[in-house]
Formats: sequence, C-alpha cells, structure tokens
Amino acid sequence: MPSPMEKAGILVEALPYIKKFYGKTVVIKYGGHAMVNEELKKAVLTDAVLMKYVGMQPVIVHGGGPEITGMLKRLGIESNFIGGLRVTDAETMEIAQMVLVGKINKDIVGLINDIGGTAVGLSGKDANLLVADKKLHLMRNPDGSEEAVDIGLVGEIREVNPGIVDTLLKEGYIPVVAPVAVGEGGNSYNVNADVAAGALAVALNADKLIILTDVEGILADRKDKNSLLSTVTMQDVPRLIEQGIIDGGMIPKVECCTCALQGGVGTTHIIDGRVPHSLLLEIFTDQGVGTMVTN
Ligand SMILES: Nc1ncnc2c1ncn2[C@@H]1O[C@H](COP(=O)(O)OP(=O)(O)O)[C@@H](O)[C@H]1O
Ligand SMILES: CC(=O)N[C@@H](CCC(=O)OP(=O)(O)O)C(=O)O
Repeated sequence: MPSPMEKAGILVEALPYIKKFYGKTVVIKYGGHAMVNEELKKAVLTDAVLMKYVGMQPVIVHGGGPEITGMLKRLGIESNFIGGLRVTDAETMEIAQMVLVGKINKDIVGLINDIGGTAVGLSGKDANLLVADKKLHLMRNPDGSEEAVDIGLVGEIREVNPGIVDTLLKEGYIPVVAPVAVGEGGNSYNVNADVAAGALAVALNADKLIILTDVEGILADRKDKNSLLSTVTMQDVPRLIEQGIIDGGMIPKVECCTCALQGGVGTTHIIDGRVPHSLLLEIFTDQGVGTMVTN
C-alpha cells in the first residue's frame, strides 16, 4: 500500500493529464469480451466515473456479442457470423435488442449509478441517435470479384444525431449507448458496437476513442502477447489486414479507428479491458497501454 505521501504524489502526477483532458469528450467502447466478471466491470466503470468527476466527458458505447450468442443458444438458435457481423434475422434482432438494450445497457447504468455517477441509458433509436440502412456484406470471391451477401437486419449507419448525448453531457450525466439503430419505418437494425462507437466519436467531435477489448492491443503475432504494437499508423492498416496480421474482430476496430481519425477524432486506442483500471493507465500515464492508431 502506498503511504499517504506517496498517494499525494500520485495525485499530483496526474495533474497535467487532468488539465489536458478537462472538458474533453472521450468515447469508450466497452466490448462484450472485456466484460469478463462483475469485479472487472466495476473497475472499468469506476474509471469512467472518476473521469467524469475530474472534468472529462466520458460516453460509453457497449457491445455484448457473447451475451447475445449465449441467449440465442439458450433459445436453441445458432449464431452465424459473416465478415465478423452477426447474420440477423427478425427473431435474432428481437433477442439482440432485448439483450443489448434491456439487459446489458441497464446493468451498466445500474453499476455506474451504484458507484456514484449518474448514467442514462440510450439505444441508437432514442432521439434518432443512430439512423441506419440495411447493410449488404461484400464478400470477395477467390477470383477477386466481389459479391453482395444479404446478412439480414444488420445496419450501416447513415446518420448520427448526437443532440441527445450533448444534452445529457451538458447536464452532467454519463450517456451509455447500446448499438441498436433505427431504420426506415422505425424498425431496428443490429450494428457492430465498434462501428457505432466510431461514428458517435466523429459526430461528437471527440478528443479520444478508446476501444476496450480482450487482448493487449494489436499483436504482431497473436500467439505472442509480448509482440504488442504500441503504435500503428492508419497507412499501415491495409497492409496488416492483407498480411492476415489483423484479422476477425480486430478488423472493425482498426477500421473504426481509421474512420474516426479521418473524421477529426484526436487519438484512438485499442486497449486490454481485462487489465483492471486500464482506462486510467491510458489516460493518466505517460506510457499509455495497448495500441494507439494514429494518422
Ligand atoms: N493482430 C491481432 N492482435 C490482437 N488480436 C487480434 C488480432 N487479429 C485478430 N485479433 C482478434 O480480435 C479479437 C478482438 O475482437 P472481438 O473478439 O470482436 O472483441 P470485442 O468483443 O471486444 O469487440 C481478439 O480476441 C483476437 O482474437
Ligand atoms: C452486427 C453485429 O454483429 N452486431 C453485434 C452487436 C454487439 C457487438 O458488437 O458486441 P461486441 O462489441 O461485444 O462484439 C452482435 O450482434 O454481436
């Protein structure tokens, strides 16, 4: 345990970072694979509450892929993914919305409020926050040609109306957003949570986008956790994907970082949500943690 004097020293060391990020908007994408257990969830959300109390404007966009898969399995429905996206028929959409908006969103809001923050839960349907069109997945054939594949009610974000989030931030709340978008006729679209976080970060003109996941960051060799790439430039991304170094669920994350940077977001980071207080380490220390994707 640090002595009281050491504790005072730690607080003073944080001062330049508190000053730098005072009033700045930070979008935190909290992935389902990083929601490992209740203790860890509490550590992540405590960091968000602390950020709020020192003057930052955290906005949480959560995922919940594993929990949706678990619920579908309990109901005897198999999950299929194409290009990292869940093939979403009407029944799957109904369950995904129930899990994301009705369960995970409310669990996060409850935990934040219990820790001492004041959170308000939203889905992308509230106040037309996320408006989407049906997304067709482009699949590459072995001969190099591309084919559009129907993956059901998966949405491609067409418009973000961040007014409701701005209003909540101004009133001192922590907005917590579930990645369900509204489409024509008021119907629901399932949106990848990384994509939702990236689009919201751009619309809010955020200073930082931090993606919490279940690996150390981008690894040069996925079998070697010591091969962390601490910085990756936007220009490196297509080559890393082509070489198969970045694969699967990491692809939407880096693509979102790239889109966010192109859309004016200050910095983007992919960090390990399994490490307690990794958010604080990223924001309040010189070294940072995980991978920073830069332009
Ligand atoms: N180069 C890479 N470095 C680290 N992880 C990678 C890499 N390429 C692919 N991945 C995979 O991406 C996964 C993270 O994406 P995903 O499972 O969708 O997480 P989340 O639920 O947090 O969105 C990792 O667990 C890992 O299996
Ligand atoms: C279209 C699509 O794939 N939607 C995701 C939404 C949740 C999500 O993205 O959760 P994670 O961040 O935990 O992966 C899904 O249904 O799993």
